[in-house]
Amino acid sequence: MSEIEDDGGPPAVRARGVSVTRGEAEVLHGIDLDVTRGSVVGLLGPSGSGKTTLLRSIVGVQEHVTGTLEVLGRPAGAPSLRRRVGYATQAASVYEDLTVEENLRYFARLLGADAAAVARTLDRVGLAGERGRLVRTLSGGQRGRVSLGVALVGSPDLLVLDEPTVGLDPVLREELWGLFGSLADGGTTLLVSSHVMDEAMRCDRLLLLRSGRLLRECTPAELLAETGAADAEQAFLTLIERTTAEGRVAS
Ligand SMILES: Nc1ncnc2c1ncn2[C@@H]1O[C@H](COP(=O)(O)OP(=O)(O)OP(=O)(O)O)[C@@H](O)[C@H]1O
Repeated sequence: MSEIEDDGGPPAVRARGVSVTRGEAEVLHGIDLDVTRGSVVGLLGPSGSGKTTLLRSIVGVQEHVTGTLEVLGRPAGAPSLRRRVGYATQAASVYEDLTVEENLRYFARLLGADAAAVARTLDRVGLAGERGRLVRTLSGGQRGRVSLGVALVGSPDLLVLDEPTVGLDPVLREELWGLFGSLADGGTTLLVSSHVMDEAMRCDRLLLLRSGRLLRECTPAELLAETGAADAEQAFLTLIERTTAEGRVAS
């Protein structure tokens, strides 16, 4: 998908032995991973496997993170990363009583982006025709795209998206994946979580998470080849069965 190769700089994300405790429990256990720049990387795993926790750690808003976690060569959450990392949470985080354009203008100003960035972002997320509407009058899918626009408007180097396609119809999902690919072609790194396994095939690389552990880091083609499965969902299940069986043998 992406034509931009790593130019030898630091990876977009580098994790070594990252563990996270939430409440009383450790929910991520010693994650090691590298996210190559200029690619679309899918973070996939069942509900509760730790995807949101990992993304929150990467954008620097998660407490009780141990190990080494670097983003664009700097410690996750460093102030200098604020404008270089865009984050869209699962729930649309936008102002309901502002219009679509006012939301984007507000966040653009905070990030030091200009009016051209607002206009470009409205086009990119397919909301130019809705620019004057109050966010509270929009559909769920449209709100999600405003939230994506907010994450995009500062032209971040790393865009972290937590389940951006939930609740979208197949046409919009297709359009969004097209947008992700074109952003990656322009050099942006996208880290996109999903529990919809068929979306895995749209990614350049995959991080498969299960029960707070990284099960595999591979391309979609490698995942299918390794498991001999016909689709990503089946491949993931096969991997889980194998790792469970290996665990039984080892213990
Ligand atoms: N605020 C919290 N306090 C304590 N534990 C939490 C909290 N939020 C999440 N957890 C726990 O952390 C683990 C990982 O949750 P996380 O939300 O990261 O998973 P997820 O893969 O993003 O799930 P989903 O796909 O359902 O959003 C789960 O066991 C969850 O119960």
